[in-house]
Amino acid sequence: MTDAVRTHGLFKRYGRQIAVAGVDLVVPAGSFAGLVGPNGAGKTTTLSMITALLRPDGGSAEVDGFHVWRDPVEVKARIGVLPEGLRLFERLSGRELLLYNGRLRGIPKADVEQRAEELLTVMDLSDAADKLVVDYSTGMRKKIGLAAALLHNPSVLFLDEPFEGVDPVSANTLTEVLRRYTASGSTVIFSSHVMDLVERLCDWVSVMSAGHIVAQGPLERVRDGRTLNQAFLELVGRAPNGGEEAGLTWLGAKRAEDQQ
Ligand SMILES: Nc1ncnc2c1ncn2[C@@H]1O[C@H](COP(=O)(O)OP(=O)(O)OP(=O)(O)O)[C@@H](O)[C@H]1O
Repeated sequence: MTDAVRTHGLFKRYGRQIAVAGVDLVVPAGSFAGLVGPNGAGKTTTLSMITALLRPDGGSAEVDGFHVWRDPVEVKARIGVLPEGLRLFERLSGRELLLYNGRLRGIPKADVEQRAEELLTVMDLSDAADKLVVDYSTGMRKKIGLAAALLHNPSVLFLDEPFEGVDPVSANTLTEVLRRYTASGSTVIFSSHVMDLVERLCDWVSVMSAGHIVAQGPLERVRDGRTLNQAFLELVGRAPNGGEEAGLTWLGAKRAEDQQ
């Protein structure tokens, strides 16, 4: 089976800063894949290049076997994207936003209307469907963004921090929707800092650090008998540090003295 995503030596530099230093990312089709790494590791930059939002300086990326920069139309038809810092049409209502997105994707009107209603219900946004997006909360924005990304039934879904700002009940709903989606053979790739969540949801993990992939494969293989959090800390080379070695001896010192 063709991998859902495969990159070869993907590279991006911002001035002197190398953000992505030759990444070979692989995600098998049908995976629920997590892309993890410390702040600044290059996750967003990598996802932006794979989803044709950012042109790489070197290397290549394929989605479902299609070259992202040679066949951008084929690729864009196959993917759904919930990017970081999602920009939405603020003066549309949630329902209008979905209908507009569906029409842009060329889905027949009756189908868009039916899918939009179903997604609004599943995302628990029916009561807010006629509210303007500008008045949505952070979590509601994530949910309407995810609904818009799912509307055309993409084969590969890219999500940058999809659970950030989402309450536990809604997170559960999103999880169920995504599980159902991957069970049908579609692929989800999401970036997250929440290791418990990645461990619970994902069957495939790619770990990035300083622009490189430092581990990649089935979750069990990457964990290798450890929790994902332990594996992560060992892989990215940051041992837990109480703060003393980094200074900060003044922090809380006065209150500690008072207690003695
Ligand atoms: N537009 C930009 N201009 C300059 N430097 C950038 C730009 N975007 C990203 N970078 C740099 O590239 C590196 C990788 O950033 P990126 O946003 O891809 O990391 P990330 O893994 O997504 O981080 P986080 O977990 O904090 O979201 C960082 O050093 C960042 O400062």
